[in-house]
Amino acid sequence: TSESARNGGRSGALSPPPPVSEEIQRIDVNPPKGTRDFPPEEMRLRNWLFNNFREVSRLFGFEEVDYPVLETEALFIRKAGEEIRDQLYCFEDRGNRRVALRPELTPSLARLVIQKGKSVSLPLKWFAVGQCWRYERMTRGRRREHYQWNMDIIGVPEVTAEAELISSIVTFFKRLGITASDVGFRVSSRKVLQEVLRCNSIPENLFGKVCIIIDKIEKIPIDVIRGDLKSAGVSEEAIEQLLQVLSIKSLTELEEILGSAGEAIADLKLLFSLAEKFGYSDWIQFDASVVRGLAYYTGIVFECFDRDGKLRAICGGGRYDRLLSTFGGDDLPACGFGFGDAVIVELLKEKGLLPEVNLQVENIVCALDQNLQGAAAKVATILRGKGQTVDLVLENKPLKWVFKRAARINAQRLILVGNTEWEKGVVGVKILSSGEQFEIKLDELE
Ligand SMILES: OCc1cccc(Br)n1
Repeated sequence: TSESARNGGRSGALSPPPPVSEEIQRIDVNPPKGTRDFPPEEMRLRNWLFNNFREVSRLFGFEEVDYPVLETEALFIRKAGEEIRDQLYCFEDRGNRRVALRPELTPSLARLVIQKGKSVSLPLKWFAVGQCWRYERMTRGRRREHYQWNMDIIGVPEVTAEAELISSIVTFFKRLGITASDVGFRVSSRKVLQEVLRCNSIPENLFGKVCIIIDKIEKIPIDVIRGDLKSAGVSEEAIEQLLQVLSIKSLTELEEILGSAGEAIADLKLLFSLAEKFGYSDWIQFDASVVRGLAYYTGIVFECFDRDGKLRAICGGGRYDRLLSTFGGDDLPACGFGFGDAVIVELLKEKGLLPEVNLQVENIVCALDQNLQGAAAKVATILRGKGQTVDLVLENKPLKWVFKRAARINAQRLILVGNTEWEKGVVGVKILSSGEQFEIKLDELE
């Protein structure tokens, strides 16, 4: 009865009316704050950029590696007051483990090198392109994720390793049309600071913290820097010597102050002479104020900047010979760099160097009758088997629609499967750029 139908077929006691379909709340279709989607056009640009990262890494004989984006939090807990620590994207998982989304790739590399131990022969030349995370208060509206290209050389104590890494970045820039007039590398060595601290008998364990404070020298007032250094336990005299050393802009002047016996001078002189041999002298300059914001650097440090001064650092890196022992491993000489995927795109836009990365399909295949859909699938499969890209029209669409789609996907050829032709064992071909059209036998398709 209508009543029983209303009650879901149950007659007798009145059951409550069926619930009114609850209003389905539309979800927020935007990605989480600070993160990006990569729809096709953006993904083509990203793939173009990453393919250049990978091609340069291949040219330099580096092997690709990767690690989990999720790591134990302990891997990134350093006591030097780094920004990367303050913004760690960390949480407790369902197993009550403290974990973190990696803010950088180098600690994961160190972990894997220790794990591999003696089973890998040195030097290691590894590269990775991986997404890195930070949890920053969105008040600054900055991104919370970016992709970083890293190249690292493990097991080479000489500065030839740093010179090689800088050469790989220069090679990358040249591939994109960026020149030494667009960007430059500021190069220094943390051994300069180390020698000043040693001369003033400042304990070694303050080194990382002092570097992190000094790295902020361009961003916060000098008196705050002095105050932070003093609170960290650096004497007034040492502070003044540090600040004086940081203003040095030439190796000659540095040698006058530090003397020619120290490792800092030797490393930097060798790096600049190697730069000559690699052919990138125009790209680099000594600048004692370069410190970098990661506590674990121990030697040469460098960062790449845009000469117009409009952008943040494009990439940066350096030597980190003590990182493995902070994880309980045996120290190995190591150096590397990180190259983010965002600033470089801003630079390419500034320089009008963004490439046109359009979708390109060689063929669009279409059945002229619904009963030929199988035949069209066969044609598409034959072409794909020959390495041809094919967009197969999957529905019964008017030719006008097919031509519109062919234009949108930049198809080079339209392959039409019609009854008369199919019975003759041929298909129709239209070259879309010229309008030329002809028939071709199936087995001659290529
Ligand atoms: O370069 C610092 C950094 C680390 C992780 C994510 C983002 Br966005 N930026």
